[in-house]
Amino acid sequence: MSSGNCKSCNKSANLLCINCKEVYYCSRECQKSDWKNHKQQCKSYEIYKDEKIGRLLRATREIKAGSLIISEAPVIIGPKWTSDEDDEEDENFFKFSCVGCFEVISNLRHKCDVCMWPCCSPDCPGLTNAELHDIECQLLKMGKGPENRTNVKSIKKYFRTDILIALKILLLQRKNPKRFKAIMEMESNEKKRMMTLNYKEAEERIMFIEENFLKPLQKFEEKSGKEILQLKDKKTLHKIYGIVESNAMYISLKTGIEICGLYPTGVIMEHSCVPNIRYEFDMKNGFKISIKAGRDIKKGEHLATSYSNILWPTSVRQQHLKDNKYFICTCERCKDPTELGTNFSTLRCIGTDNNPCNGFQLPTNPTSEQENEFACNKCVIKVSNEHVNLITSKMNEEVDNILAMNPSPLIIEELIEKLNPFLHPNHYLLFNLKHTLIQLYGNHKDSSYATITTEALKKKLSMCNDLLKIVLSLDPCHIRIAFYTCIIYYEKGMCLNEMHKRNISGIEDAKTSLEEARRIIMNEQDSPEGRMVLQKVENALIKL
Ligand SMILES: C[S@@+](CC[C@H](N)C(=O)[O-])C[C@H]1O[C@@H](n2cnc3c(N)ncnc32)[C@H](O)[C@@H]1O
Repeated sequence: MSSGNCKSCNKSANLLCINCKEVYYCSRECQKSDWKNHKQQCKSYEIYKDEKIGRLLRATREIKAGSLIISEAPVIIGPKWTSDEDDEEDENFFKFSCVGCFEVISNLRHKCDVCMWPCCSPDCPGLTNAELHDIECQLLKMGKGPENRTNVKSIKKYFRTDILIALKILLLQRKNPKRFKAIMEMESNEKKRMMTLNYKEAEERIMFIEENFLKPLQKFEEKSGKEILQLKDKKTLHKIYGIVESNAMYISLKTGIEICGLYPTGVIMEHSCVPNIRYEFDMKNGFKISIKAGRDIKKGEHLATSYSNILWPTSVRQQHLKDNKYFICTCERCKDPTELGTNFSTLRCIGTDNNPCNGFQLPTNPTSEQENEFACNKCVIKVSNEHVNLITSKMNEEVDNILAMNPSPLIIEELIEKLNPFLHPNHYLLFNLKHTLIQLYGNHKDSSYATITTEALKKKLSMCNDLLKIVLSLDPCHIRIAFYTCIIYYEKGMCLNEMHKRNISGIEDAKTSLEEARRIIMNEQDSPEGRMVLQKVENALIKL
C-alpha cells in the first residue's frame, strides 16, 4: 500500500484522496477537516466555452488514468423518449414499463393507486419516490385513460412511457424550480432540430401530452383559479425534447432495460470518437454517475466521451451524430481516411477489365458528406460516395441477415470469401463476421475443440491477432469496447490452450491472453454481460 504524509496534520498516512489520487490523509476526520482547502486543488477540470462546441470540460491539471473526476446525482431520470423498434413492430406484444421503477412488466395486474398507470407491484418503491414517479403522478391522474380498457392496442396507445421524461421535466418547474432552471439551460439545439425527423416525432408526442394531460390541467386551473404550471406551451415542450435528445445519457438497468438521465456537469462533456473518459452509474445510490479518466489526461485536454458507437465506420457515426446531436464530428479518427490505421471503411479497388488493380479505395474527405468520394491509393479510379453507400448497405443487409440466423462457421466463411474481393480485410463488415467466427471455431457442433483441425486453430489464432490490432487501435485503453476486446483475448487464450495440448504452443501464451481478458473485463462488472464473461474467463484460467 502506498503512503505519504497527512495533508492535514503531517503524520504518516495511507488514505489516498480517491478523487485526485494526489494527497494522503491519516484519517477520515483529517480528510473532512481539510476538504475546504483541498476542494479547489482536487477538482481537475473547468468549464470552458468554445465557439463551435459550446460549453465543454477542460482538464486543469494532469489526471491519472482511473481517477474519479466527477461524481454527481442526476437532475432527472426516466424511461427513454423513443420506443424500441421491436415493441413498435408487434402491436399485440404485451410489454410495458413499470411507471415506478421502469422495469418491464408483462401484465397489467398492478396499477399505481393514484394515477392508475401500470406498475410492477403496489409496493414498488419508485411509486412514492420523490425523485421518480411522485414527480408526475398527479398529472397522470388527470389523464382520460385508454379509450377501451380491455383492448391491448388501445391500452398500449395510452400508457406511453416515451412521454414520461418530458412530463417529469415539465413538472420540475413546480416540484424543484432550481433543477428545472438547470435543465432549461442545457443545450437544446433548438434551431438545428427544426423540422428534422426527431422534431416530427417529438411533435406527435407533444400533441398526445397536450390532448391527454395538459388540457385537463388547464381546465382544472381555470376552474380553481390556481396556476399549477406556468410554462406548458408547445415551444417549451419542444425545447425539453431537444434538451433530452442532445444531452440524455443511457443507463442500462440490471435486466438490460435502458432508461435515460440528465446530469448537471456530465452533460457538458463533448463528443469524440476517441474518448478519454469512462463512466458508470450507481443504481443503488439514486443513479449517481462516476466519471473517471479512461487514460492519463494532460492539462488542457478536453474531457470527451463518445455519443456514438465506435464500432461503426466513420460515415455511419457521422450520420448518427448529425441526425441526433446536430454536429459534424472532426475528431482525429473522423478526419483520418484510414480510421487510425485500421482501414475500417476501406474498399478494394477492382480496377478495370484491361487494368486490374490491387490498390485500396479510401475516402478523400470523410468529414464532408458533399465533397467526399473514394479514391484508389494506386490508380486513378474514383468512386462516388453514393455508390459506396449503396454497395456497402447491400452487403450490410446480407451480413445482418446471416448473423441473425445463428450461422455455422462454414456459412460465415463462405460469406467472408464472397465479400473479400471487394473489402479491405479490416473492413467493419468483415470485422463483424470474423468476431463471430472466432467465437464459433472450437465451440460449434461442426467445429468443436475435439474435432477442429490444427490448421483451423492456426486460422483462429491469426484472426484473433488481426482483430486485436483493430480494437486496440480504435480503443487502446478499453474505454468503450472492452467487451469486444475481452472476447478476442478470451478466444485467443482458449485457442492457445488447445494448441498447447497439441504441443504446438506454450501454456504461458494461453495464460497471458486469458489474464489480459480478465484485466479488461474487470471494469465492466456492473453489467450482467460483463459479470458473465468475467466468470467464463475465470473458469478458463482455473482449468488451465
Ligand atoms: C451533451 S451537449 C454538450 C454540452 C454543450 N456543448 C453545451 O454547451 O451545453 C451536446 C451538444 O454539444 C455540441 N457538441 C458536443 N461535442 C461536439 C463536438 N465534438 N463538435 C461539435 N459540437 C459538439 C453539440 O451541439 C451537441 O449537440
